[in-house]
Formats: sequence, C-alpha cells, structure tokens
Amino acid sequence: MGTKERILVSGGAGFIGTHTVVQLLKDGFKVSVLDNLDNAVQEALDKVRELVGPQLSNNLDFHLGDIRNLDDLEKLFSQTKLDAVIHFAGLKAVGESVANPMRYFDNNLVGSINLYKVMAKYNCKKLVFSSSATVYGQPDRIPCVEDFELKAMNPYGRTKLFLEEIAQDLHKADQKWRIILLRYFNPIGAHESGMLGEDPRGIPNNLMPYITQVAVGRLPELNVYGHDYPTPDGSAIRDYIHVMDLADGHVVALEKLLQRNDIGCVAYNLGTGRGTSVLEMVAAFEKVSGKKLPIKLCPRRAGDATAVYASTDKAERELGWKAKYGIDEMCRDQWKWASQNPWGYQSKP
Ligand SMILES: NC(=O)c1ccc[n+]([C@@H]2O[C@H](COP(=O)([O-])OP(=O)(O)OC[C@H]3O[C@@H](n4cnc5c(N)ncnc54)[C@H](O)[C@@H]3O)[C@@H](O)[C@H]2O)c1
Ligand SMILES: O=c1ccn([C@@H]2O[C@H](COP(=O)(O)OP(=O)(O)O[C@H]3O[C@H](CO)[C@H](O)[C@H](O)[C@H]3O)[C@@H](O)[C@H]2O)c(=O)[nH]1
Repeated sequence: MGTKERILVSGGAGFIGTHTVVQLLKDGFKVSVLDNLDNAVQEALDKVRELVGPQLSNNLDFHLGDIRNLDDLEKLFSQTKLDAVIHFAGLKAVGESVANPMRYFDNNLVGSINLYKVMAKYNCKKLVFSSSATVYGQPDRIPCVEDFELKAMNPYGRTKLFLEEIAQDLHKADQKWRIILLRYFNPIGAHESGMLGEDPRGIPNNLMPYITQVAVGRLPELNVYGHDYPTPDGSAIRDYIHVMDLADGHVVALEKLLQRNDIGCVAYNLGTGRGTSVLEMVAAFEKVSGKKLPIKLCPRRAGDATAVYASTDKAERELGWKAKYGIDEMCRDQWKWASQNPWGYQSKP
C-alpha cells in the first residue's frame, strides 16, 4: 500500500488521539502529531509506534507544541505540507471549566482560532473537529438528532458550541473549507492489544476511568451519582462508544473530506444509539473483570442529564459508519488495558 496524505493530528498523544493515529497509520496516512503534553505522555506515542511496527512508524512524527502559540503552529506548517487536520487538542473536564472558565476559553477557543488562522494561511482547509454530545445540553427528546437545537450547560460545553459555530462561519465565508464536526457520546474502552488506553491525571471525573481505578485498587469505591432518576434502575443513562469505533469514525470522515468537494460544514453523532445505565455498566465491568466493585449510592451530580443517547442514522447513511462494539467488548478492552497497566503509561509513583 502506498502512503497517502499527511494529516496533522492536534492532541494526538491523548486518549482518542493515540487510538486514531494507530488507525490512520495502518490505513497508510502520514501523521504529524502536535501536542503540548498537558494531559498526555510521550510513552503513549512510543506504544503507538510499537503497535504499528517500525515501517509505519516512519510515517509518524511528533512535535511538542501548543495550539495557543502561533510560533509553534507556524514552525510546523512552514516546514511540513499538511493536507488535512484532525483537531483533538483541548481541555475536557466539565467541573474544572466551571471553576476556571478562562483556562477553557483560552485553550479551546483561542487555541483553535490560532490553528484555523494558520491552516488558512497555508491553504490547508480540511478539518475534522472533536465536538461532543455536550452540545445537546439536557435534550428534551432522545435519541439526539444532529439538527436539534444546541445549548451549552457549562464553559466546556460553550467552547464546543462556539467552535461548531465558528466552523460554520468559516465555511460560509470561504467555501474552500471542508469541515466535519464529530459529536462524540461517551468514549470508553481501549485498544484491543491492551497497550493503549485512557490515562487521566489525578482523580478521574468520568465513570469508566473511575470504575477502572476502583477495580485495580487505586480508589476504594465508586460513587454512583443518582439512584432516583426516572430510569429502570434509577441510575443515569449514557451512550458509551468503544474508542476504536470512534477512531474508525475519524478515518471514514477524513476519507470523505479528502475525496469530496461538497462537504460544507456538517455535524455527525458518533455513538452506538444504545443507552446503558451506570449500574448496568458496573455489572458489565464486574462480569468481565471478575472483580466486585464496592459502590456508594450518592445524590445526583449537578448538571447531569437523565438519559442521553445518539441517533446514528446520519453517520450510517452519509459516512457509511456504524459502531461495531457493544458494552461487553468495551469493558473487556478497558479491563485488559487496566489490568496490564494499572498505573497507566508510567510505573507506580
Ligand atoms: N473523552 C471524552 O469523553 C470526550 C467526549 C467528547 C469530546 N471530546 C473531545 O475530544 C478531544 C480529545 O479528547 P480526549 O478524551 O482524547 O482527551 P485527552 O486529554 O486525552 O486528549 C487531548 C490532548 O490534547 C492535548 N492538548 C490540550 N491542550 C493543548 C494545547 N493547547 N496545545 C496542544 N495540545 C493540547 C493534551 O495534552 C492531550 O494529549 C477533546 O477536544 C475533547 O474535548 C472528548
Ligand atoms: O464517579 C462517577 C462518574 C460518573 N458517574 C455517572 O456516570 C454517568 C456518566 O458520567 P461521565 O462523567 O463519564 O460522562 P458525562 O456523560 O457526564 O460527560 C462526558 O460526556 C459528555 C458527552 O456526552 C461530554 O463530552 C463530557 O465532556 C464528558 O465528560 C453520569 O450519570 C455520572 O453521574 C458516576 O456515577 N460516578
């Protein structure tokens, strides 16, 4: 297989980034990763290289840099011809964004605007952007359909909403832009090898990393936030999606972006279309890991929705993409990663 275009993957050392880079390299793309390692470590990219082997690793280069710094972007774009960008770089902790909104506006908004300026300057106008189901706010109806009205519930969500609108405006002003906005639901799981996975810094905010750390003994028990929701078991429902399905969704979106000139600026949900409750997730994880997870039933977490899941029709119809994996495979691969790497990419501190 000959090599294809060179793709800039911003935030490519992070959770979704590393899994996507593996699939891009396997598909024959050349990849330049730009990451400031704010929430990632170099070791993650070493694992990517190990996974794809020495030959495909020649198609991967890493640039330590920050999208908030125009010089870092200029340096990269002036030295390398980039054909398209998958833009993952950003901060994603909802609670932190409430406490420190400026950090989120600076990193996610200013950083992305810088990136788009430099992309335009170097005539690289093909973009896949990491959006989020957070743009649906507390949806009035489920499943969430792409043309629902959007709203932000917190500063993190506001950055995603603004960045979707900024992308629409960019395209309106200059039709050379081709932009795909991917709204991820709840990405979990890990590469099936157990070599790559999510490695959050500090105490995890999200359900699956928290469950994992309880299972390996790093945390004593899981707080289940809310057991009085109007759902069958009283816990909240989300649409969890295997990170490898998500990675494949990026590859198909990118292929479409490169092949078609009638993309415009368009949003797709990436989810499975199925909802799973917190307690169902605990049970599924206990089954694959053989571990009993101590849980504590707690009050609802502020700002949480009762039930959120995706309509996947548009992605199926227009991208030809559909998630392959279910909850059991997500838990299996999550456990493989966690049991092989209980302290993530680095050894026990
Ligand atoms: N994981 C989720 O639940 C989820 C859901 C919806 C959307 N998203 C979005 O997907 C993207 C990737 O998420 P992830 O889960 O892989 O997170 P992650 O934190 O693992 O990855 C983000 C990467 O971006 C890097 N980064 C952050 N700020 C940067 C900057 N200014 N310059 C350069 N690099 C920077 C970090 O070091 C990290 O490697 C984010 O934009 C996130 O908002 C994630
Ligand atoms: O320790 C925990 C952590 C979470 N939960 C519950 O598990 C469910 C899922 O919570 P997550 O924090 O894993 O995910 P969210 O759906 O709240 O949010 C995530 O997915 C959203 C998209 O749907 C946004 O992208 C957001 O940024 C991202 O954190 C929620 O009901 C939450 O209350 C617990 O019970 N205990």
